Amino acid sequence: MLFWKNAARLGLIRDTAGQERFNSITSAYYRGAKGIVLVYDITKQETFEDLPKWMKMIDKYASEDAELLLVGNKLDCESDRAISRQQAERFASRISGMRFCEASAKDNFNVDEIFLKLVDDILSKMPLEVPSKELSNSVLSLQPEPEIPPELPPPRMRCC
Ligand SMILES: Nc1nc2c(ncn2[C@@H]2O[C@H](COP(=O)(O)OP(=O)(O)OP(=O)(O)O)[C@@H](O)[C@H]2O)c(=O)[nH]1
Repeated sequence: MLFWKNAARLGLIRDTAGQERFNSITSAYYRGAKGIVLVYDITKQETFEDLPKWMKMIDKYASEDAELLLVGNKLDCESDRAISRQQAERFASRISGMRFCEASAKDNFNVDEIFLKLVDDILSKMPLEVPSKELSNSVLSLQPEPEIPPELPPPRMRCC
């Protein structure tokens, strides 16, 4: 958890606010995102009904190749469940490339797995490119080290 908190602090992970009034800030968050996690609350119908609204934002602002993951949170509240797993699976299956899983932030269930899988999927899409500048630097560093002449003994102190 600490790792993800630090990643968020560094701006590698951003948490957008769910409220409408923050939509203008949120749109900026989508640009350049390599992966997007859409979280709804399995006990709250309205959070699931909001998903098409978030998908519209994603279609409008996010890159087409951003990884998409739908997460049903609060799995620890199974007795209050309002959205079935099947309903969410159906929603995700209609969106190209969208994965789905359920989690509990409270119990720390599937939290690491979600982010690790997302990072893995993002990295597997990235070409294994070494920027040419870095490459030339590494070639230079592979040159044999110049030979250092053996250290000369310090000049003897002359005494009177
Ligand atoms: N039982 C339970 N409660 C949770 C879980 N995750 C979050 N909560 C609670 O749900 C409430 C809302 O959590 P937030 O993290 O603020 O939700 P959010 O989606 O970021 O809300 P927005 O700021 O509107 O986007 C808080 O009271 C949390 O403590 C969970 O997995 N289980």
